[in-house]
Amino acid sequence: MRCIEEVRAGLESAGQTHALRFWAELSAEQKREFLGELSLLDPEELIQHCRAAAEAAGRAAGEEERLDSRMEPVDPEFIGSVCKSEPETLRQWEAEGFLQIAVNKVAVLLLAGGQGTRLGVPYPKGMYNVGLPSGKTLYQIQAERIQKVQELASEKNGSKCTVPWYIMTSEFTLQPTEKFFKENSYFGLDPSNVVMFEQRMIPAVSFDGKIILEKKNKIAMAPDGNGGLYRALVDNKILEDMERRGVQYLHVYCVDNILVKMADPVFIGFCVMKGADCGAKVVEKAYPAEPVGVVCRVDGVYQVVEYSEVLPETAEQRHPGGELVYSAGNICNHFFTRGFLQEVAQKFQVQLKQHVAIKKVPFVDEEGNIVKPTKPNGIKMEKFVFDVFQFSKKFVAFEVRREDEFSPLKNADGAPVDTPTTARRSLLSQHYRWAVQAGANFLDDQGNPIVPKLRTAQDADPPAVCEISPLVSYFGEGLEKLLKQRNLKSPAIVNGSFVKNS
Ligand SMILES: CC(=O)N[C@H]1[C@@H](OP(=O)(O)OP(=O)(O)OC[C@H]2O[C@@H](n3ccc(=O)[nH]c3=O)[C@H](O)[C@@H]2O)O[C@H](CO)[C@@H](O)[C@@H]1O
Repeated sequence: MRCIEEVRAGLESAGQTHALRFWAELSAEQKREFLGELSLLDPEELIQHCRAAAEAAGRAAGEEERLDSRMEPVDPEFIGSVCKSEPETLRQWEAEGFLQIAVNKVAVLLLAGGQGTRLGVPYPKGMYNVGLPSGKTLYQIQAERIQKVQELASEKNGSKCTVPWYIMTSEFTLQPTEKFFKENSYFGLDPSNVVMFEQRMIPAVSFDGKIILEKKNKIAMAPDGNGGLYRALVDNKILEDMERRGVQYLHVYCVDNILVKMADPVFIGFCVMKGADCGAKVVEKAYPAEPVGVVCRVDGVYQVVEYSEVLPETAEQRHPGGELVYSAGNICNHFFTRGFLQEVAQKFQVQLKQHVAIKKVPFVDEEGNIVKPTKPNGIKMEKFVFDVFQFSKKFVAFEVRREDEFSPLKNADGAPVDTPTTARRSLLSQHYRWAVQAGANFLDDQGNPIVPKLRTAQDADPPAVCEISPLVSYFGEGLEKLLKQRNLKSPAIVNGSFVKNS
């Protein structure tokens, strides 16, 4: 920790001495804490950060550069597809993926540093329970999928293997996440294979380029976006850890997709067999204004253009057959080789674009009162995880079925989409389909058969409730021996050889 004189001099050089205007009023304990926080700010970086934010605020007021005219869709040659490929091809990709997992070359990396403001819970999103019959949280589901994929890869290739789980957290999520994992005995995983690390926080800045004080002794800080990953990998020596473990391929994903296929062997196998260094899973966009980024090319280079960055007329463009031109919806599931991540971390990380978000940031006024602004007053700068696609030498996209792989939890119940209800429904619909395909019959309360229905409307619950533990089946496999010609009373939970009926 630096001394107060040093910190004051640094703030002075950055034009930010207002941060210390309540210093004399603080208790010894508050001074110590605040000094700790201020010591982490590098004066040179602070100058650049505040300048960039103020410039961005000027631009955001009007003349943000538009990408629309420079966009082109992904070249079909670079897209693999679960829906359009032959079963034999899919089987080959899957076998390759399982092989790489079996020889310990695959790890998963969870982006879990976000604040989940839209969902509105005061704890990390991964701890959320969407109301499944088992009461499992997103973290537990993910942990169990890792266990199962390890088990399947080991069985298929005859060698015991590990898929390390890297979890990027932030100041907001590290402690509660660690505590939650400890309290739940890491959901059966070996703690030495669960590596949590923290991304950086950066100050929120006012429109005139001044850092915002949230309290008399605290700067308003926010995580540096999920693209903060690349810096955090270096800060926390995570690439070295991967190298030590022999990890070559990473599946990076975001916390809120209840259907995420952790270390998906088909996706990994596809990317490896194509010789890709970087890849993105996509789903066909549901409708032009759907709030997902689109994977496309800009000036010939691959990137994701966020939903907020394109004009409605671009999003609405269609091919003569009626399909959307920009239909490759980003589901925040990425493939990277470790070599690519190393290159990005060493050479390109500093070049990553800063995305600007204009927000309402609570602040302390001249008199020391905490004010909750009614209008936006601050700028938060964020880097995005996919902004490294441009540095890839071989980029591929992989299209998957939405109903099988994408149902994100973004909003609280009451919102029209992406809520706990829609996430729960997606998972239970998938498990119901798997159970029926495996030969299960469902009965209602009175013991009468429920007519099977494999396709239900998106906003309708499945005809019967059946939750299948990921420890039993990773993606619908292996269920026949348990469920064929079994009569199950809804709601049912399939847990190992044990089927619990209501
Ligand atoms: C920038 C980005 O990836 N955008 C994608 C993200 O949008 P979306 O706007 O939903 O992105 P979120 O803010 O939810 O962040 C995605 C993930 O990144 C994590 N996170 C976020 C901020 C941060 O500083 N640190 C951090 O780790 C979150 O915890 C989450 O797991 O998911 C959508 C699909 O669901 C995609 O269509 C968007 O293209």
